[in-house]
Amino acid sequence: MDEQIFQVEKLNLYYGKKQALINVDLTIRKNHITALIGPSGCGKSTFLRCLNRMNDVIEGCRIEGSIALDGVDIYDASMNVVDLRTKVGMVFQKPNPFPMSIYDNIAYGPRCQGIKKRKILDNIVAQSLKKAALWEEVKDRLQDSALGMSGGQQQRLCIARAIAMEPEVILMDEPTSALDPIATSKIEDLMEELKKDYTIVIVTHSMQQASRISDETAFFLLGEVVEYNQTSKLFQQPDDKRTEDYITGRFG
Ligand SMILES: Nc1ncnc2c1ncn2[C@@H]1O[C@H](COP(=O)(O)OP(=O)(O)OP(=O)(O)O)[C@@H](O)[C@H]1O
Repeated sequence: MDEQIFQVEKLNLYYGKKQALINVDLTIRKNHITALIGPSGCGKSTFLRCLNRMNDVIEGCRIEGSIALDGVDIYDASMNVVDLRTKVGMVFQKPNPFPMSIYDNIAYGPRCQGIKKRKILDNIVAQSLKKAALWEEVKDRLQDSALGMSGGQQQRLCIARAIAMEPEVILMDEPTSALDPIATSKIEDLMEELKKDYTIVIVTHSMQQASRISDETAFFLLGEVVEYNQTSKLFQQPDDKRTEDYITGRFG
């Protein structure tokens, strides 16, 4: 159960001359929830984006070091980035459903992969919505526009859309920061459920959220990982004075 899925070694990332990640070493465990915390601008989102090469599209962005997924270097020239992003899906801060029906939002990715049979697509849509705890709420209006859903429902739809691609990992960049407490709580419950099947890495500004839902937490500061520990240990007995100062609200 404690298998590693990502192994990050000596990762340095530069935006032009500015170094945004410094010597990051991190092992992410399979079927765990890993939280990335730290003050604004410390590199959490940058690090998250490295895990499915979303930084590739940023001009002037350069990385050193290595990231292995299931033992394979994802920055190797032979890596197919489309396949990588199928394996490592992403959910963003602001729910971003496509302007189309609920059904078509979920079927979009599988259709792009060449799945055309209605029965198969129906099944993928139903299963994905069930896994994202949204099926009961939308099963009678699958042809309605996704844009008519509440923010919390839209975010669960985005999670369902990621699930439809059968990923191994789901990256989440502050997935609940635009949601109210009830919708947030639903997503947190959902994450707990999803980790049985997927590995989740989440950037969060909420230390309460990190301590409620994650198994491991990495504390970033100025591009470095200051501490990476079991979440309970990091919040109760941090090893580093800077972690303690941050979690007790002395800065950030
Ligand atoms: N596309 C970019 N081009 C240049 N610099 C960038 C780019 N994206 C981020 N940075 C810089 O890299 C550093 C890390 O940013 P990043 O967004 O990863 O931090 P963060 O910890 O996720 O912040 P926040 O919590 O505010 O989202 C910051 O100094 C930021 O200004």
